Amino acid sequence: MSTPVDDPLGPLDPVDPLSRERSHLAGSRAALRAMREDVEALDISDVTANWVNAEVLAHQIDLRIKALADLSDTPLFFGRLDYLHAPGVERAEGAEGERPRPEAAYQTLHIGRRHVHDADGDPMVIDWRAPVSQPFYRASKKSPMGIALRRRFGYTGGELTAYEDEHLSDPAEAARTSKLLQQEIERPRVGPMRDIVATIQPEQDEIVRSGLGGTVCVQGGPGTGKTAVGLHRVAYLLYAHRERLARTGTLVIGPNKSFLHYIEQVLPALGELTVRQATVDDLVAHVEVRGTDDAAAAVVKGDARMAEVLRRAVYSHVTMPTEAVVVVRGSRRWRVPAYEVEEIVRELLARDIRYGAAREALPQRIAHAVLVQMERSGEAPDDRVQDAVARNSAVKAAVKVIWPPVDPAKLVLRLLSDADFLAVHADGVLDEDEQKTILWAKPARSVKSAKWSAADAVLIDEANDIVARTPSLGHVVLDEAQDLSPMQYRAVGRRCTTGSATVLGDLAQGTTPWATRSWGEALAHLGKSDGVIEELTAGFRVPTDVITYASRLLPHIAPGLTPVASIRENPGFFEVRTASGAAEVVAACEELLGNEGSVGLIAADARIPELSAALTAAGITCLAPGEETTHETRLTLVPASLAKGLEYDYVVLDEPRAVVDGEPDERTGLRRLYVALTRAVSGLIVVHGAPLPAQLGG
Ligand SMILES: Nc1ncnc2c1ncn2[C@@H]1O[C@H](COP(=O)(O)OP(=O)(O)OP(=O)(O)O)[C@@H](O)[C@H]1O
Repeated sequence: MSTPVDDPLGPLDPVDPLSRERSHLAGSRAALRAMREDVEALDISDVTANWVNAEVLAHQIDLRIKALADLSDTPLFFGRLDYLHAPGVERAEGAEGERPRPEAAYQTLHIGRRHVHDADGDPMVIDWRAPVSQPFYRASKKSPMGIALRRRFGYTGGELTAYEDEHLSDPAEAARTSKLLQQEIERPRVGPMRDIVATIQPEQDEIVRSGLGGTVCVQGGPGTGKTAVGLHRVAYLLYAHRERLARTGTLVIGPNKSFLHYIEQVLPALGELTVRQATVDDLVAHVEVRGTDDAAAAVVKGDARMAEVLRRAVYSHVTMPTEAVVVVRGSRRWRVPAYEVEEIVRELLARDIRYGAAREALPQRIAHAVLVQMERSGEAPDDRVQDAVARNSAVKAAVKVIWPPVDPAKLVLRLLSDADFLAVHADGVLDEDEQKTILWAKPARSVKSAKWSAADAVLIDEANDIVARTPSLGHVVLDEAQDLSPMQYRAVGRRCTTGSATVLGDLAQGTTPWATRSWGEALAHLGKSDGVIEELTAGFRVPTDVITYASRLLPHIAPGLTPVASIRENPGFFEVRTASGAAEVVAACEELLGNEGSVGLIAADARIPELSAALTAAGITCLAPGEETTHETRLTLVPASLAKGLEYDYVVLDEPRAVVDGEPDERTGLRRLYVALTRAVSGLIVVHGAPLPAQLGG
């Protein structure tokens, strides 16, 4: 489907553009191979003084070799920019701390997933994240950004087979939508999530390239590319601030293991191998979670007011001294009177430091008071004396009484087991009913034997942070954020206090009883009230007919949200069928398996065993969510509770009524249904025996 164009290098060159691009591809491949061989040939035996250094260096080299791999199914470049004039130095490539490269001198640049240079150091492929690459994503006929030609490449099975040109600075050429972009969006989905680096859209690019300093929150309906944008933003930030983020670390948070598994290959495909992925539960795994809360208890435990209850409970351990501290050294006794110790304690309480840090400072402060007395009496004690006094048994004994150590898990255990203890610290914060709701019916005996719930683990994490500061990362991406409780937002927020965050979510897909009502509130809980809220409304996944059907639910589940506008040209396939049993559901799956791509059978969690048995009886193998689809096994049986964030080419949605009824209240049920209805890329069959929820009607 190549669009023949004038060769930009002029009529002197007789070779056709496609073969010249192919030869540039072959040249780039060879150059990348040479770069990898250079790293592989590095001899580190002379430069490493000891084996620890050698191990560290060997590991770094190993990562570099992996990052330089040439993956046969991912094209080395996907675009090209011809600048009208060589771009200025301000657009020159060069990550923080790296040697600036001389791209500014080149007018024609090939854009790809990573930087490739030839033996002379001349660039063959420019990293998509470099400033010089930005016009590839942002330039338009209206604002050509100094670009004469933007070329997109099409690949078939790793071979460069097509190209498409836009002469952005040519007023005679009309703007048109890219066929290659459309093809990329329509490509069947098999296997894990892919990167979108060749087709990032301008409004997505703005979020991807927003600075490391600020927090960005993205509200976007199903399939608007939130996850993709979040992952690409990490890749961008790692490029632009490599050294800083290597020190401070980055983290991607997703809702569950199957989701993380689904997205785990995107960053490595972009050459980024060091980003940690976790669920919120993983972050707060201080205790083994074996219990569950009913919704009412979980709502109170997840409420931000719990932070105040915990703070009070922790600090209730501090008691004002009633006796002087008497230190005996040699033949002399030094006495710090109770009122002076109290002054020290009050001063420590007023300071913005953690409970544990203040506890460590207290003996030094008491020792300092002793030192002042020593100096007054003519002695000249030094720091060693102060340390010795701080370790004196009388000082230690006093500190133990005044500012005892607090074990966060034991503290939470007591709050949830001891009604009187809770009543004292929750007074004026939680009402009596709320207190009753969170108290365990059977008090636990020990931290080990307690049946901790996920919400309890978050409380322990909060208490932990009151005692000792949680280390902060450089950047955190929080996906499917709408399901987090305020206390969970706090847990994430304290992991990026000195860094920034990308918060991604859709208020209409919130299915927890504490689901986010407004992004402003969420950002406040996260400690990032100055975060910028952006909205994405162009849909890359769901076909028009399907998203229009699903959007009928919006007024009932999230009034005021803009419906997604599908940009897929393929209208997709959509059908609602009545059926009397599982056999018809299986038949719908078989029918859809006749197409290319993945198929998901989504059903209420309670119906999974019956459908699983029916599939087995029909001799159809199926996967669980997160397991990788292959060309042989393409059907996944998805409990509605795990469908969030996932997508399949074709979806059979079993019994919408049961999906709604599987949730504690109707609004949550309808939101769950909205999630289930919006997983399909190319086609959806809804199969139902029971009447459909009225909100879907007409
Ligand atoms: N610019 C793009 N070019 C091509 N494909 C895209 C683009 N943006 C998003 N997509 C594709 O659209 C699909 C949906 O993207 P993604 O999963 O990131 O959406 P989401 O907003 O997180 O959806 P959900 O709310 O359902 O979790 C993915 O297959 C993604 O690769």
